[in-house]
Amino acid sequence: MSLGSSLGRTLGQCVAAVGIGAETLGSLDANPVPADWRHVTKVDPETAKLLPVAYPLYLGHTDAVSVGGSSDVTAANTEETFRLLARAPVPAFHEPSEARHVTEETRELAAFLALPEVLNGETEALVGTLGEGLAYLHDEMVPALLREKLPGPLYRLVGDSLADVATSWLLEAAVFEAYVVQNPDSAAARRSGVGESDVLSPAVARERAMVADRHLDSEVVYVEYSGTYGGDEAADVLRAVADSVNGARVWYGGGIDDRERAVAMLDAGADTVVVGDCFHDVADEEVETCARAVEALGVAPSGEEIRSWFDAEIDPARTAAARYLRTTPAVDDPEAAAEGSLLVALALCFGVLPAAVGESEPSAERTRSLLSAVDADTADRFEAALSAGEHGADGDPLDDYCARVAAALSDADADPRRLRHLSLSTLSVSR
Ligand SMILES: CC(C)=CCC/C(C)=C/CC/C(C)=C/CC/C(C)=C/COP(=O)(O)OP(=O)(O)O
Ligand SMILES: O=P(O)(O)OC[C@@H](O)CO
Repeated sequence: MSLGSSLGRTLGQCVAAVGIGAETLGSLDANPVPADWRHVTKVDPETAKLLPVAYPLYLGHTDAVSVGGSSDVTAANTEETFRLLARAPVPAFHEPSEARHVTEETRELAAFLALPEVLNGETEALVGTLGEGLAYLHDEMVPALLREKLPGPLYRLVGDSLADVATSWLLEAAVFEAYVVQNPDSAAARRSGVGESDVLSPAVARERAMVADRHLDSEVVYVEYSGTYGGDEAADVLRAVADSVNGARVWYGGGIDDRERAVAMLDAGADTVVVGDCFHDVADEEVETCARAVEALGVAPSGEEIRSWFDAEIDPARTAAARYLRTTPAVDDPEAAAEGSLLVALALCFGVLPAAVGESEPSAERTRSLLSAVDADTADRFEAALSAGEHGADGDPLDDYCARVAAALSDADADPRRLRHLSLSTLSVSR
């Protein structure tokens, strides 16, 4: 070895050692997942799980949206979910449970890819699915993309090497979520081969988290009780895990449906709580509330009539909307926020409904006047949230959004614009 290369190597080792020291001491944070995210909302693209029509408002209170689920997810319902979430005021990232859910469109719309790797499941869930996913990217998705973008002769010349580079780049830009799956009775557990005997004690969870953090370089260690609240047992696991990791973020998910539970998991050491089902409940409640209101008020009530009906019939504190908003410690008055958001849902429903039943032309103006009549402050926040997300053309974001809501309300199955994910898509109104 020459003097030059030996010196270079020694210097490299020193730099690496300083890097490791700095990371251990906490002064260098190379993790691209923000440390200050406290609350992530998980949106399942499965068609039975809907997005509230007032989602741009609700999602203004969360730090980011994770798109993914273990059952009945397809590339098509994932793409539709991302198209809708382009109007959300916070980043939406993609957590695929299968590589084929990653398409050119989801890649463009997602803030980043978050790949699950299960620390206490079958080998298949740690490296098997990932290997298949990488082969799919390298052999199918990336070459298809390059064939589309490059002229034929150039593709034949450099296509293979570019596919190598692009696959490495995609993986480099992805983050890894190292799951500890603790609820054997969940779709996530079935998907990852986790049974009763695989549930980890705090001490073993700590050891696996150390492997994820120091050896696998996973950006997130995710304590997952999907569908059920982990309580004291989860708090013990979180304390053990949070104590042992240097660079990884610690996330908790499962059964968070009120403030106490969210705060308990954050206090036990989670950097972030992930809320799933409780958000989809808001969408189901919107459908029920709108159906009751249509039944009582017909298809074209005034803003004042909507407001009086709401005040007489709905106790905001007891709604699913308030339950979801209470999971976000940053929301000062969840009941007031729930009231405003439900009124916005009603105004959107009644703003678009006359056109959907063929009684008038679609009109953002009608929706805008209903919005300001039911709750002017929340209506302003709603329009601001819509403007903060991406929307079509240069025109009026509300106009664009009303067209989406109308597409959700459309009952023509053949209509290619039909949206299946917005709550109002399941509202049944005679036309
Ligand atoms: C490389 C590319 C493009 C893709 C890789 C795709 C991979 C690695 C997928 C991993 C799939 C896997 C092992 C999933 C485990 C199950 C799990 C932890 C899922 C996350 O939970 P949710 O799917 O949100 O759970 P619920 O549906 O129960 O809410
Ligand atoms: O649906 P819930 O129980 O809130 O769980 C959220 C998330 O951890 C699922 O991966």
